[in-house]
Parts: sequence; structure tokens; C-alpha cells
Amino acid sequence: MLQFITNPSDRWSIAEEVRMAIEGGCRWIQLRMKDASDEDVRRTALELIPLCRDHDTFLIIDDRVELVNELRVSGVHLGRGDMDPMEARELLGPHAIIGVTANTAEDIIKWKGKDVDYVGLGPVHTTSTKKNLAPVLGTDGVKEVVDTVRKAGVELPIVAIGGLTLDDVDPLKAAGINGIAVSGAIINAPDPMLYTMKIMERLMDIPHD
Ligand SMILES: Cc1ncc(COP(=O)(O)OP(=O)(O)O)c(N)n1
Ligand SMILES: Cc1ncsc1CCOP(=O)(O)O
Ligand SMILES: [Mg+2]
Repeated sequence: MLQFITNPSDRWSIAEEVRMAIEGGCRWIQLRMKDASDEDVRRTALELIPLCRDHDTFLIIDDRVELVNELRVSGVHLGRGDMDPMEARELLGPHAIIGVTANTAEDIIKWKGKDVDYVGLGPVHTTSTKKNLAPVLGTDGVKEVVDTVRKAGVELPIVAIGGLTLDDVDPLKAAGINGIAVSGAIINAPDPMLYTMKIMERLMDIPHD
């Protein structure tokens, strides 16, 4: 699976970014507007909801559980410092997608048997899209984490994130990940739709639910 993460850009509106990702075949969008007010996020989400619905595309929102609940979008991504994912589960119900952030194997193993849906593991590389990055893992670090958590019996889908480009897809597949999350490489590509299509093609043979 590919998760496209929105980011402000000089070239495109958020709705344009999302439309190009969807036209390129992506079916999982994360609306991430770190510095925006709830009102701005709500307005943008309301533009994206019909677009995603018409293309059978999951729409999740970064951090803002109350907005996810209000707008009834597909789910939320939560990291350290955000709402406790179990509290979010209580609020959003059994069908919401809840993603959590991890930088180490321990960060993932602690979710064993808990009702979360996927883990965002990273950063794989350095990136300017996020401030205060956790230590960079590299592809080898990702493989170590995946091997450790699978040995520990954790089957949660793992989505690699952080500075990823098309060139990372094959090595990350070999490392055992289940999906990737990409922002800058798609938004800044000369043709974001075409770039998304190329990522989707390379991801095609990854097994997922
Ligand atoms: C898929 C995915 N993985 C990790 C993150 C990072 O979430 P978080 O640690 O809460 O940091 P912010 O994105 O909120 O700055 C993510 N958003 N998505
Ligand atoms: C949200 C987030 N969490 C870890 S790295 C990152 C940014 C991902 O964006 P990019 O693909 O541009 O590095
Ligand atoms: Mg967060």
C-alpha cells in the first residue's frame, strides 16, 4: 500500500496534490497540516471527502482525533504526544483506521495484541517535511526492526516513512515492509501523477489486507 501524505507546496493546492495522487492510483491519503488551524483543516478535509469517496480512497487525518470524529473520515495517524491511540479507539469506534508512529522495535512490540491498524516506521532517511526527526534508520535499520518484531510475533502492517523515493521501494520490499508513506517525492516530482503511478507499479506485488 502507498499512503500519500499532503504537505503545503508553492505549486499545488492540497486538493490538487490529492487528486494527482489518486489519479496515479493511490487509495490512501493522510491529510497532514501541522501549522494549520482546525478550521483550515476542516475546510480542506471537506474538499477532500467527496474526492476520496468517489475514488474509494481512505482519508485519514494526522493528529486531530476530534476532527476525524466530527467529519467521519476513515481514521487518524497518532504519534508520541498525540492522543493515546486507545482513547482514540474508544472515541472513533471499531471501524476507524488508527495508525501509530514507531522508531524502534520496542515502539512496535508494545502494540502487540492492541487494537491499532498499522505502524508508521521511520524516518528511513532524513527529510525536511518533518521537524524534530527521530534517529534515521536507513533500509538496514528498517530490516532489523521488521525482523525483530516479526520474531516477537507482531503481525501489524508496517509502513515505512521518511524521505522515501521510487528508488527505495525495492530495497524496502526486500526488508519486509508492507507499505510506504510518501510526501515530498510525489509533490515535488515534475509530474506527481506519473510518479505516483510508478511507485504503485513497484509496490504491486506486496501482500496486504
Ligand atoms: C505514516 C506516518 N508515520 C509517521 C508519522 C509521524 O507522526 P507523528 O510522530 O505524530 O509526527 P507528525 O506527523 O504529527 O508530525 C505520520 N504522520 N504518518
Ligand atoms: C510525517 C513524517 N514522519 C516521519 S518522516 C515524515 C515526513 C514524510 O514526508 P517525506 O516523504 O517528504 O519525507
Ligand atoms: Mg502527530
